[in-house]
Amino acid sequence: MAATAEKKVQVFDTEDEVAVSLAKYIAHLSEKFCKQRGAFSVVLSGGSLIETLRKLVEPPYIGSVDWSKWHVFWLDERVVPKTHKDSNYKLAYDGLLSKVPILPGNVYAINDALSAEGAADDYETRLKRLVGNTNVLAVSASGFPKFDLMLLGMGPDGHVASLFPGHHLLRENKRWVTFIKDSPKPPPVRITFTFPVINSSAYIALVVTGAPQAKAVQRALGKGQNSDKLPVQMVSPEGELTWFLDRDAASGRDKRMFRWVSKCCLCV
Ligand SMILES: O=C(O)[C@H](O)[C@@H](O)[C@H](O)[C@H](O)COP(=O)(O)O
Repeated sequence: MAATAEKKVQVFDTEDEVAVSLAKYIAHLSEKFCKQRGAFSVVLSGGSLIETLRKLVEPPYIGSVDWSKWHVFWLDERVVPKTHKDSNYKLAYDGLLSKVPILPGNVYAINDALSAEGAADDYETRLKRLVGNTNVLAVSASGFPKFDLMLLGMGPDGHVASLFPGHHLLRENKRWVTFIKDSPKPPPVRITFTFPVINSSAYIALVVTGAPQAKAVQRALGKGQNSDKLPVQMVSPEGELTWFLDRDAASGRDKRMFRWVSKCCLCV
Protein backbone atom coordinates (compact mmCIF):
# COMPACT_ATOMS: atom_id res chain seq x y z
CA MET A 1 0.00 0.00 0.00
CA ALA A 2 1.43 3.41 -0.94
CA ALA A 3 2.68 5.31 2.06
CA THR A 4 0.14 7.87 3.08
CA ALA A 5 1.54 11.26 2.24
CA GLU A 6 2.20 13.67 5.04
CA LYS A 7 0.11 16.71 4.07
CA LYS A 8 0.80 20.16 5.46
CA VAL A 9 -1.28 23.22 4.69
CA GLN A 10 0.21 26.68 5.23
CA VAL A 11 -2.00 29.73 4.74
CA PHE A 12 -0.47 33.22 4.53
CA ASP A 13 -2.13 36.61 4.43
CA THR A 14 -0.45 37.64 1.16
CA GLU A 15 1.29 36.16 -1.88
CA ASP A 16 4.44 37.96 -0.78
CA GLU A 17 4.42 36.02 2.48
CA VAL A 18 3.96 32.82 0.48
CA ALA A 19 7.05 33.78 -1.55
CA VAL A 20 9.11 34.41 1.61
CA SER A 21 8.14 31.07 3.16
CA LEU A 22 8.55 29.15 -0.11
CA ALA A 23 12.12 30.45 -0.57
CA LYS A 24 13.04 29.36 2.96
CA TYR A 25 11.47 25.90 2.39
CA ILE A 26 13.33 25.39 -0.92
CA ALA A 27 16.68 26.60 0.48
CA HIS A 28 16.28 24.15 3.39
CA LEU A 29 15.62 21.21 1.04
CA SER A 30 18.48 22.28 -1.22
CA GLU A 31 20.86 22.19 1.75
CA LYS A 32 19.46 18.83 2.89
CA PHE A 33 19.89 17.06 -0.47
CA CYS A 34 23.18 18.72 -1.40
CA LYS A 35 24.59 17.45 1.90
CA GLN A 36 22.95 14.00 1.50
CA ARG A 37 23.70 13.31 -2.18
CA GLY A 38 25.69 16.18 -3.61
CA ALA A 39 22.81 17.06 -5.93
CA PHE A 40 19.33 18.62 -5.75
CA SER A 41 16.75 17.77 -8.40
CA VAL A 42 14.02 20.40 -8.72
CA VAL A 43 11.04 20.25 -11.07
CA LEU A 44 9.32 23.49 -12.12
CA SER A 45 5.80 24.24 -13.29
CA GLY A 46 4.88 27.22 -15.42
CA GLY A 47 2.36 29.93 -14.61
CA SER A 48 2.60 32.27 -11.63
CA LEU A 49 4.86 29.86 -9.68
CA ILE A 50 7.99 31.36 -11.21
CA GLU A 51 7.07 34.84 -9.95
CA THR A 52 6.48 33.37 -6.51
CA LEU A 53 10.07 32.02 -6.58
CA ARG A 54 11.41 35.59 -6.71
CA LYS A 55 12.74 35.61 -3.12
CA LEU A 56 15.19 32.83 -4.03
CA VAL A 57 17.17 35.26 -6.19
CA GLU A 58 17.49 37.75 -3.34
CA PRO A 59 19.75 37.69 -0.26
CA PRO A 60 20.30 35.54 1.71
CA TYR A 61 19.46 32.68 -0.67
CA ILE A 62 21.14 34.10 -3.77
CA GLY A 63 24.44 33.74 -1.90
CA SER A 64 23.75 30.77 0.38
CA VAL A 65 22.19 28.20 -1.97
CA ASP A 66 24.69 25.86 -3.67
CA TRP A 67 23.29 26.46 -7.17
CA SER A 68 26.07 24.40 -8.79
CA LYS A 69 24.46 21.25 -7.41
CA TRP A 70 20.97 22.03 -8.74
CA HIS A 71 19.45 20.00 -11.59
CA VAL A 72 16.34 21.63 -13.05
CA PHE A 73 13.51 19.90 -14.90
CA TRP A 74 9.96 20.79 -15.97
CA LEU A 75 6.73 19.08 -14.93
CA ASP A 76 5.22 20.22 -18.18
CA GLU A 77 6.26 22.30 -21.15
CA ARG A 78 4.53 23.82 -24.10
CA VAL A 79 5.74 22.42 -27.44
CA VAL A 80 7.01 25.74 -28.75
CA PRO A 81 10.52 27.14 -29.34
CA LYS A 82 12.41 27.87 -26.09
CA THR A 83 12.42 31.53 -27.11
CA HIS A 84 8.64 31.65 -27.53
CA LYS A 85 6.60 33.77 -25.07
CA ASP A 86 4.57 30.64 -24.13
CA SER A 87 7.67 28.55 -23.26
CA ASN A 88 7.93 27.49 -19.60
CA TYR A 89 11.69 27.30 -20.16
CA LYS A 90 11.71 30.99 -21.19
CA LEU A 91 9.53 31.89 -18.21
CA ALA A 92 11.93 30.12 -15.82
CA TYR A 93 15.02 31.47 -17.60
CA ASP A 94 13.83 35.06 -17.37
CA GLY A 95 12.60 34.74 -13.76
CA LEU A 96 15.18 32.44 -12.19
CA LEU A 97 17.77 30.61 -14.28
CA SER A 98 19.34 33.76 -15.76
CA LYS A 99 19.86 35.14 -12.24
CA VAL A 100 21.62 32.21 -10.53
CA PRO A 101 24.76 30.16 -11.41
CA ILE A 102 23.04 26.86 -12.20
CA LEU A 103 25.28 24.95 -14.66
CA PRO A 104 23.74 25.00 -18.17
CA GLY A 105 24.30 21.23 -18.46
CA ASN A 106 22.14 20.76 -15.38
CA VAL A 107 19.10 22.44 -16.93
CA TYR A 108 17.01 19.84 -18.75
CA ALA A 109 14.79 21.68 -21.23
CA ILE A 110 12.80 19.81 -23.84
CA ASN A 111 14.10 19.37 -27.37
CA ASP A 112 12.00 22.08 -28.99
CA ALA A 113 12.78 20.86 -32.50
CA LEU A 114 10.64 17.75 -32.00
CA SER A 115 6.90 17.07 -32.27
CA ALA A 116 4.83 16.58 -29.12
CA GLU A 117 5.22 12.80 -29.41
CA GLY A 118 8.94 13.08 -30.10
CA ALA A 119 9.58 15.60 -27.32
CA ALA A 120 7.79 13.40 -24.77
CA ASP A 121 9.74 10.29 -25.84
CA ASP A 122 13.02 12.24 -25.86
CA TYR A 123 12.45 13.71 -22.37
CA GLU A 124 11.51 10.31 -20.95
CA THR A 125 14.62 8.72 -22.50
CA ARG A 126 16.85 11.42 -21.04
CA LEU A 127 15.31 10.95 -17.59
CA LYS A 128 15.84 7.18 -17.77
CA ARG A 129 19.51 7.78 -18.48
CA LEU A 130 19.80 9.97 -15.36
CA VAL A 131 18.14 7.48 -13.02
CA GLY A 132 20.53 5.14 -11.25
CA ASN A 133 23.77 5.82 -13.06
CA THR A 134 24.28 9.25 -11.57
CA ASN A 135 23.52 10.87 -8.27
CA VAL A 136 21.13 13.26 -10.02
CA LEU A 137 18.00 11.17 -9.82
CA ALA A 138 17.02 8.47 -7.34
CA VAL A 139 14.52 5.80 -8.31
CA SER A 140 11.44 4.97 -6.26
CA ALA A 141 10.42 1.44 -5.23
CA SER A 142 7.99 1.42 -8.15
CA GLY A 143 10.79 2.14 -10.63
CA PHE A 144 9.71 5.70 -11.36
CA PRO A 145 12.19 8.59 -11.00
CA LYS A 146 12.25 10.08 -7.51
CA PHE A 147 12.81 13.81 -7.78
CA ASP A 148 13.80 15.66 -4.63
CA LEU A 149 11.34 18.53 -5.01
CA MET A 150 8.46 19.27 -7.36
CA LEU A 151 6.96 22.77 -7.44
CA LEU A 152 3.37 22.55 -8.61
CA GLY A 153 0.92 25.28 -9.52
CA MET A 154 -2.79 24.62 -9.85
CA GLY A 155 -5.31 26.06 -12.29
CA PRO A 156 -8.81 27.27 -11.34
CA ASP A 157 -10.15 23.95 -12.66
CA GLY A 158 -7.87 22.00 -10.35
CA HIS A 159 -5.37 20.95 -13.04
CA VAL A 160 -1.72 20.42 -12.22
CA ALA A 161 1.12 20.22 -14.76
CA SER A 162 -0.78 19.63 -18.02
CA LEU A 163 -3.10 17.06 -16.45
CA PHE A 164 -6.64 18.36 -16.79
CA PRO A 165 -10.00 17.29 -15.29
CA GLY A 166 -11.61 14.36 -17.11
CA HIS A 167 -8.66 13.83 -19.45
CA HIS A 168 -7.57 10.27 -20.17
CA LEU A 169 -3.97 11.23 -19.30
CA LEU A 170 -5.04 11.19 -15.64
CA ARG A 171 -5.08 7.40 -15.93
CA GLU A 172 -1.64 7.03 -17.59
CA ASN A 173 0.27 4.73 -15.27
CA LYS A 174 3.17 3.44 -17.37
CA ARG A 175 4.76 6.36 -19.16
CA TRP A 176 6.93 8.87 -17.33
CA VAL A 177 6.30 11.67 -19.82
CA THR A 178 3.39 11.98 -22.22
CA PHE A 179 1.83 14.62 -24.44
CA ILE A 180 -1.45 16.45 -24.91
CA LYS A 181 -2.70 18.20 -28.04
CA ASP A 182 -6.01 19.48 -26.71
CA SER A 183 -5.02 21.34 -23.57
CA PRO A 184 -7.98 23.45 -22.43
CA LYS A 185 -5.40 25.96 -21.18
CA PRO A 186 -3.64 27.45 -24.21
CA PRO A 187 -1.40 26.64 -25.89
CA PRO A 188 -2.97 23.28 -26.74
CA VAL A 189 0.17 21.21 -27.43
CA ARG A 190 2.29 20.24 -24.41
CA ILE A 191 4.28 17.47 -22.80
CA THR A 192 3.69 16.56 -19.16
CA PHE A 193 4.84 14.29 -16.37
CA THR A 194 2.32 11.61 -15.43
CA PHE A 195 0.94 10.99 -11.95
CA PRO A 196 3.19 7.99 -11.18
CA VAL A 197 6.19 10.31 -11.64
CA ILE A 198 4.61 13.22 -9.75
CA ASN A 199 3.67 10.95 -6.85
CA SER A 200 7.14 9.40 -6.64
CA SER A 201 8.60 12.75 -5.57
CA ALA A 202 10.27 13.08 -2.16
CA TYR A 203 8.73 16.53 -1.61
CA ILE A 204 5.95 18.42 -3.38
CA ALA A 205 5.08 22.06 -2.81
CA LEU A 206 1.64 23.02 -4.15
CA VAL A 207 1.83 26.78 -4.54
CA VAL A 208 -1.63 28.29 -5.03
CA THR A 209 -2.39 31.99 -4.73
CA GLY A 210 -5.32 34.15 -5.80
CA ALA A 211 -9.10 33.96 -5.51
CA PRO A 212 -9.78 32.19 -8.86
CA GLN A 213 -8.31 28.99 -7.40
CA ALA A 214 -10.40 29.16 -4.19
CA LYS A 215 -13.17 26.83 -5.38
CA ALA A 216 -10.75 24.10 -6.42
CA VAL A 217 -8.79 24.52 -3.17
CA GLN A 218 -12.00 24.20 -1.18
CA ARG A 219 -12.88 21.03 -3.06
CA ALA A 220 -9.39 19.61 -2.60
CA LEU A 221 -9.05 20.45 1.10
CA GLY A 222 -12.66 20.51 2.18
CA LYS A 223 -14.39 17.59 3.78
CA GLY A 224 -16.93 17.05 1.01
CA GLN A 225 -16.89 13.74 -0.83
CA ASN A 226 -16.86 14.08 -4.64
CA SER A 227 -17.08 11.11 -6.95
CA ASP A 228 -14.82 12.52 -9.63
CA LYS A 229 -11.51 13.70 -8.19
CA LEU A 230 -9.85 16.85 -9.48
CA PRO A 231 -6.29 16.30 -10.78
CA VAL A 232 -4.96 18.22 -7.75
CA GLN A 233 -6.67 15.67 -5.52
CA MET A 234 -4.65 12.95 -7.22
CA VAL A 235 -1.41 14.52 -5.97
CA SER A 236 -0.46 12.16 -3.16
CA PRO A 237 3.30 11.73 -3.06
CA GLU A 238 5.11 8.91 -1.27
CA GLY A 239 6.93 11.81 0.38
CA GLU A 240 5.69 15.08 1.88
CA LEU A 241 3.08 17.37 0.35
CA THR A 242 2.93 20.99 1.51
CA TRP A 243 0.29 23.44 0.33
CA PHE A 244 1.42 27.08 0.24
CA LEU A 245 -1.73 29.20 0.05
CA ASP A 246 -2.49 32.86 0.36
CA ARG A 247 -5.69 33.94 2.07
CA ASP A 248 -7.46 34.56 -1.25
CA ALA A 249 -6.84 31.02 -2.48
CA ALA A 250 -7.89 29.62 0.91
CA SER A 251 -11.02 31.78 1.05
CA GLY A 252 -13.40 29.12 -0.19
CA ARG A 253 -17.08 29.89 0.42
CA ASP A 254 -17.19 27.22 3.06
CA LYS A 255 -15.95 29.12 6.13
CA ARG A 256 -15.73 25.78 8.00
CA MET A 257 -13.16 24.70 5.37
CA PHE A 258 -11.22 27.90 5.89
CA ARG A 259 -11.30 27.49 9.68
CA TRP A 260 -10.18 23.88 9.15
CA VAL A 261 -7.36 24.99 6.88
CA SER A 262 -6.29 27.79 9.20
CA LYS A 263 -6.34 25.27 12.09
CA CYS A 264 -4.21 23.01 9.88
CA CYS A 265 -1.62 25.66 9.26
CA LEU A 266 -1.26 25.98 13.03
CA CYS A 267 -0.24 22.34 13.10
CA VAL A 268 2.62 22.94 10.68
O1 LIG B 1 2.34 25.08 -18.15
C1 LIG B 1 1.47 25.47 -17.37
O2 LIG B 1 0.52 26.17 -17.70
C2 LIG B 1 1.63 25.17 -15.90
O3 LIG B 1 2.54 24.22 -15.61
C3 LIG B 1 0.31 24.95 -15.26
O4 LIG B 1 0.11 23.69 -14.70
C4 LIG B 1 0.22 25.99 -14.15
O5 LIG B 1 1.04 25.61 -13.06
C5 LIG B 1 -1.20 26.15 -13.70
O6 LIG B 1 -2.01 26.39 -14.85
C6 LIG B 1 -1.34 27.32 -12.73
O7 LIG B 1 -0.99 28.50 -13.42
P1 LIG B 1 -1.13 29.90 -12.65
O8 LIG B 1 -0.30 29.75 -11.42
O9 LIG B 1 -0.59 30.91 -13.60
O10 LIG B 1 -2.59 30.06 -12.34
